Amino acid sequence: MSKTRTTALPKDLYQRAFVESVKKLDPRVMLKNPVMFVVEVGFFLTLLLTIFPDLFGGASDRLYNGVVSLILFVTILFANFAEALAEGRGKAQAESLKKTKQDTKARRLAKDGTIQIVSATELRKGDLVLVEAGELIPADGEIVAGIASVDESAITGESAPVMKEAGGDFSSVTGGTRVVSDSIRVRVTADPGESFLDRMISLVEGAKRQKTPNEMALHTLLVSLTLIFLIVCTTLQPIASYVNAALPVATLVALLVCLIPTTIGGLLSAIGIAGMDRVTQFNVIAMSGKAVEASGDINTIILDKTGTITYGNRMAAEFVPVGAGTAAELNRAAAQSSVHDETPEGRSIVELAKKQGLSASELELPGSLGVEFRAETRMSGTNLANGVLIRKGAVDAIKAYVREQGGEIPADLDEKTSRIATAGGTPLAVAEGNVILGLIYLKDTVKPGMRERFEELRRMGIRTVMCTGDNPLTAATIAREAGVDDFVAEAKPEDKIALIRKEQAEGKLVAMTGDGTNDAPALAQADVGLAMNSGTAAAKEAANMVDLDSDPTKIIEVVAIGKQLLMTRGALTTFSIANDVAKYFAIIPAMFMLAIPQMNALNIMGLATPQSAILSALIFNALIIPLLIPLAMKGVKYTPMSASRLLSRNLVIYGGGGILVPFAGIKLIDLLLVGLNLV
Ligand SMILES: Nc1ncnc2c1ncn2[C@@H]1O[C@H](COP(=O)(O)OP(=O)(O)OP(=O)(O)O)[C@@H](O)[C@H]1O
Ligand SMILES: [K+]
Ligand SMILES: [Mg+2]
Repeated sequence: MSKTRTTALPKDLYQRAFVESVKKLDPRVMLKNPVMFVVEVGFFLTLLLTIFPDLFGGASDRLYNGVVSLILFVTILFANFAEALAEGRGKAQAESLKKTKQDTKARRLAKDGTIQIVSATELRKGDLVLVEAGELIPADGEIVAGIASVDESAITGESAPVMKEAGGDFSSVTGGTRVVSDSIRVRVTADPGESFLDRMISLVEGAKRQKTPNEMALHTLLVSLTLIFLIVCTTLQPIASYVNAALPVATLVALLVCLIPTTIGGLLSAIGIAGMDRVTQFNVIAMSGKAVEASGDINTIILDKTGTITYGNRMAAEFVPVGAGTAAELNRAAAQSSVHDETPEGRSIVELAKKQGLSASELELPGSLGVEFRAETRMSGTNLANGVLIRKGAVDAIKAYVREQGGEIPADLDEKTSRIATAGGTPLAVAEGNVILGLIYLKDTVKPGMRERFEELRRMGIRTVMCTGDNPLTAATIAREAGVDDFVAEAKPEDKIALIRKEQAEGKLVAMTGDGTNDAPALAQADVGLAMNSGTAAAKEAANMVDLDSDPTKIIEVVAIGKQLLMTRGALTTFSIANDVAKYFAIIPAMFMLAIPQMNALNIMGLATPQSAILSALIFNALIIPLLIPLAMKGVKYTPMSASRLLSRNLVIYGGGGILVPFAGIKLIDLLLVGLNLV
């Protein structure tokens, strides 16, 4: 099975990016990037002066104008190329995803039970379809009946099939994936054009890309700087004529372009696109750049327990009678409470009871009614035809329920509950009427490597909180085993939201990972909501990121990429602005050398002639863009350390480098120009 995460051949990628960067020269496109737009205006101006050297009166040097014009043109192309290159990978990926979108036939179940063969594009939300082994699932949906192994490689790139089953947190299926064995009945949850695959395509294509808040702020700064330098350069002319220095228009344009932040202006959008792309390479689909950016500033991460920290296939391992309840009674009641329970927990309870010798006749309950499990009640059960109510659920929930019915709590319940919980298991109490018969021991396993991963988050300065519907003892055991900083037990969906709101009210940015429908509201409330691809459609809908590998600790990579994204922007902005120092020393003396010979004292770089100084600065200004493309695409290296240390380290590297590098670069270009007899 092939991975979809293919990328176009590098050569092809560069060719396409080149074509795109020429197309982007359209001034209407350039206008979106004011810094580079100013460069383009400068290019047209100097081009005009090359054709009509005396356009503004007084003959100017045609060749000089032409050379300045050419360098400006190349500068714009370099900036466009950076953006096109960053976009290229996503476009290639979108194309390969589109290939997996094929029109399939679906077997739709009509209300009267008949089966109609229809095209997948005719399916609408709410339709029921049958899918059997070997067939493609025609649309996104939720399994309402059956269990199947599904090959999701078309979406996730992972070739091992995954089990999907009705009920619980593993019930959602994605259109375009293939059923490998068994058959399922699926309720369609997305209309055509709104499927997960459609959303994924438009995301990697960048079709709906919008500027993120951080980009907007930076954008405003860059525009302000450009305006300031525009004013400075236009007022230079009258000052110059006052000291009798004739400033050629091309020189003023060159000065302006050197001073405005073209480096960061040319690379800004490439940095953002590349950041999104890096997240995608980790098999995480980010719904917006804003989400990736926010993850760089996360203070707290809230994780669901079951299915997130643990594998989530909670299986009944043991029945533990309490009070006057006998093993046989508990066995029967536990199974009867689960006959209608389609969750993996429910089915495993029936399995265990049968294994322990329960006869099949005890499970035939004509006229009985199922009470579905809900995260709010944390109970499920069966209403028997004879009026007896059987319930199972979280121990505190069942205790409250039994007390309400005037029942007694068996003396040994708490002690036996603790035994299961301290072992990390989930205890479910079983009640028939108002009598608690015993406990079901549900076993689950903490995923390997959790402790190391949470340790890494701690080094990043991020607090981890496990939030579970389970009881405090189980929660404490699992929390200790996994190594999270804190936990909240017996949490209902609204408690998860309340916890997130509380953290946010303290000014913290909160990430949440989860997989269940009960996690959906919290995933939506969090600044970064990372849903597991294995999770329910509701969870994936509410989240702003989906991990295709369903690995909750992937949030670490996402946080690192977010931090890298913010740091890369900051570093290149610092570098871009620090560059101006060297350019001042190159250009200002050159401009005034003829009129004010003393200015030559400022020519500390010993540049050959005024013209070579200006051209060297301008050439450096152009070349630095492609030289920094690899850094913009790969991102500044991130190692977990405190924010203030990171900041001062980056200031030294990129601020210091930004001042020193252009001195060397401009001098080198000047020597080259002289050596080649070009000036
Ligand atoms: N099928 C079920 N029938 C009855 N009770 C259940 C069932 N499944 C779970 N419970 C009980 O409800 C509690 C909450 O379950 P739920 O799956 O909603 O947890 P959660 O809030 O998603 O947290 P986590 O997934 O971290 O455990 C469980 O701890 C368990 O006690
Ligand atoms: K510049
Ligand atoms: Mg859950």
